[in-house]
Amino acid sequence: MTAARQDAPVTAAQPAEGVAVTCHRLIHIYPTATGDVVALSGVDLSIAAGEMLALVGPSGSGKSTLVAILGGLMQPSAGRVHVGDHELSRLPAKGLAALRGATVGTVLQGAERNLLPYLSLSRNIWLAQRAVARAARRRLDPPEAILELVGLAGAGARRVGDLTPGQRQRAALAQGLAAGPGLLLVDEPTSQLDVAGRDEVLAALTTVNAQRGTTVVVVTHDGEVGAQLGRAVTIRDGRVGAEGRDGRDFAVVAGDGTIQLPPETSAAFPAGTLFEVDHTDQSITLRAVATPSSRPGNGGVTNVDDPPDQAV
Ligand SMILES: Nc1ncnc2c1ncn2[C@@H]1O[C@H](COP(=O)(O)OP(=O)(O)OP(=O)(O)O)[C@@H](O)[C@H]1O
Repeated sequence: MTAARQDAPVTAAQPAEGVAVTCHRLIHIYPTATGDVVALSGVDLSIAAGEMLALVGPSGSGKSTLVAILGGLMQPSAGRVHVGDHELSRLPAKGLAALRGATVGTVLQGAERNLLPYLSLSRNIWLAQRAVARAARRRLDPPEAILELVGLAGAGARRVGDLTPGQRQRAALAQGLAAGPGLLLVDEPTSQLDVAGRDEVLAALTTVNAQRGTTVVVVTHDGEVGAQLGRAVTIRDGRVGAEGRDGRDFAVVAGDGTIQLPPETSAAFPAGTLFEVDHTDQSITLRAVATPSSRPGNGGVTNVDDPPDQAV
């Protein structure tokens, strides 16, 4: 393979603009030797083309599973998921592979996992571009331009080991952007970084989004990342539990009409609590009239005559 061939621009099949994402009652179950694990239990989510969004939530709530499905790494057990024009649960393996190459870029947690340490950054990106070049229809940016986009102009000849942790993470972003995806999925890009490194990564993501229109989804435990991206969707128990927008927190109505109570109310209103529901055009009032009891023989409900009379 000559140097001239390696530097030649390569091409991919998909447009570079951001793509929209929709999930409708998405369910995912992992079969295991000890029984099935329900990782997603009905995710309803719409992400506009060109939007930036954080996925937050406790460990084990289903964030990585959702990202793996959006990234075409596996298919959901049930429900529908669209990425751009593609309905992923209907795509055959070949279609999913093409999606992974050109429509969706995934950056795994741990920058080093995305990059080959013995190659320069330019060569890493070039190799990722070659992997999708078979479906060639349009020119891709040269690796140097992608590095510039993430704030690493002139770093093409450097290797992973020469970089600071923040630079390494941005190099991983560049790798995910190699084929000009319409959707960039990034898993925990700031977990190993100090505040300066985190801000550089956020600046890089914002630049990518502003200049390319790329839809950006970031899995994070860092509330500040969610705040800066403007929209933070909380995944809780395998579904969308809440959403934060521009500093305000909201409950979200799921496709089946359910709303998750905030976790801090769980102790006061355990599963099985009965509520009276009053609503107007603008509000819903839930008034607890009975809480479940461990007392046998009463169908699991007590206190009907002695209601806690608490509204949420
Ligand atoms: N390959 C697997 N096989 C079986 N169960 C799995 C598998 N991957 C994840 N799970 C389970 O599915 C549920 C959701 O896991 P997932 O990794 O998607 O959550 P998460 O929110 O990304 O967690 P974290 O923040 O710790 O990465 C958990 O109960 C987890 O133990």
